[in-house]
Amino acid sequence: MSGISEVVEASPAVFTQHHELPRNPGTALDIGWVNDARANTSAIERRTRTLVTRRGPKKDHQAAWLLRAVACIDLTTLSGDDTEGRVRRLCEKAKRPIRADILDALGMSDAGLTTGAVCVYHDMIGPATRCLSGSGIPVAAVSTGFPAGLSPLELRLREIESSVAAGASEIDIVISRRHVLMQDWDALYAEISAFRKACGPAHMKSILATGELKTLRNVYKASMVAMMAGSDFIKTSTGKEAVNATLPVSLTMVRAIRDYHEKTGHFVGYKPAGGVSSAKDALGYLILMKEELGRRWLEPDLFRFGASSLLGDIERQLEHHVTGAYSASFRHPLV
Ligand SMILES: O=C[C@H](O)COP(=O)(O)O
Repeated sequence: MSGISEVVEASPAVFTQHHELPRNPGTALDIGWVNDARANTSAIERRTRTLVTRRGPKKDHQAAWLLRAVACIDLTTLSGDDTEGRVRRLCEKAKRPIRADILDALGMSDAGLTTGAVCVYHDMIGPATRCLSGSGIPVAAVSTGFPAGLSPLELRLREIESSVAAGASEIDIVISRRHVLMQDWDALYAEISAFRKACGPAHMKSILATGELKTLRNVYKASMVAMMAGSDFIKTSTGKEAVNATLPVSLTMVRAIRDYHEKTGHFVGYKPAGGVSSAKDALGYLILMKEELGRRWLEPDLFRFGASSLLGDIERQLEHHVTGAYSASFRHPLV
């Protein structure tokens, strides 16, 4: 088991929050670039199938990758029946995401492992910031009429400002899907630019709700406009659409991030969210990021999972790695 810390240590500053990269300042809206976008759905689906089956890490490497996945989780609760108690329990889990005996066995007790953030609705920002105070773990708030984004623009802007004032340092906004479906890129750009301005110092993750955008070409175009409008991250889904994060959508979005980076030099992060619930799923996304964007995009300032239950399965798999036996899922509660 001594190999784990070596594998993890081989990566610089594994579990720290990097924020030294300049934020994406955005660009002018380049309609020509947006309209030139193409997405070959069958090639994208083929690539995601082979990517995941051929290149999975094994044994100590797999455990090290799972610890990395933990560091990139936005540990999320977005339920109508959320309470302060549930949010406090979630925050405690964010501070100590893997059971002490498992971390001990992995030789990782002193690594300072935490999740990437805790993600809640506006009303739960207070309890979350109080519980996470001094931990260095940011609070992310979903905003702008989440999940549908259909409240008046003025209210959506005020909602962002209120959440930043309440202590959220990350804001997950939702876009108006109709702007994409109508191909109204000016309107989408104006909306996201206004959101970014309202965020001020808080980092903005733009949720595209890809399950409602009809085509991968639309997903690529919306990703590009969201980056041009100054998003710090682009994110797939709210977790409330009928189809949430998938690997083909993710490949489309990370290629947009790569194209944008190649053309402008700006870094934009990626957050698959919704339905990512198993350690195996998480490994698939990490492989995709490493293969398509490279090692730098595996740090929490450029990659997050939006997930409510993923951490439980990762802990269970890590326990299996150290003991050789699987325990029941209920032994890995999150809240
Ligand atoms: O952004 C996070 C999602 O709402 C979480 O979705 P999930 O409950 O399917 O993990």
